[in-house]
Amino acid sequence: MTDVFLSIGSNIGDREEYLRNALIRLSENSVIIEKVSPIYETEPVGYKDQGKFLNAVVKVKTELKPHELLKVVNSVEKELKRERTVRWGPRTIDIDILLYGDLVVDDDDLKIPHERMWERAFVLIPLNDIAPYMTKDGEKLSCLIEMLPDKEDVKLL
Ligand SMILES: Nc1nc2nc(S)n(CCO)c2c(=O)[nH]1
Repeated sequence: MTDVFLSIGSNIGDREEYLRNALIRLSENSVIIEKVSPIYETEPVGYKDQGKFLNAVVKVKTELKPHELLKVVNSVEKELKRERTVRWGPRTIDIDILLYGDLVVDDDDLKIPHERMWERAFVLIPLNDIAPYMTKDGEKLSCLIEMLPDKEDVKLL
């Protein structure tokens, strides 16, 4: 089994229900949910002209290989009607693989660690809630968060 961290987000419809549903469907597909962070309401990053997100970070265990896990993630997003219309636009559910053990993957369809995770307050703040021991290049998550300009845009639901 490998420890994996996922970021989940939704900014359309019943956002909390979509997050809940995503976890249920992951758990039905060889993904064991270990820890779920508190849920945060967050200002959209990137494409600003859209609704606020609800975000959380989840620690899971799985025997799925990275690309098998990606297939499960993509199928859960599809089942929950994620329409990939505008690339950075609104979505019912978004599931990003942040970390897969200590593995590094650099493929066209999958990059682990997630390329933008260390600069995203909507990822690092909930990640710190469930893995405060984690460091990046010796730096504690709480220190990385302090340096993020948009950390105030992440508010506990
Ligand atoms: N606050 C916030 N902004 C975002 N921009 C994108 S794209 N996404 C989707 C995740 O890559 C988000 C998100 O989940 N939360």
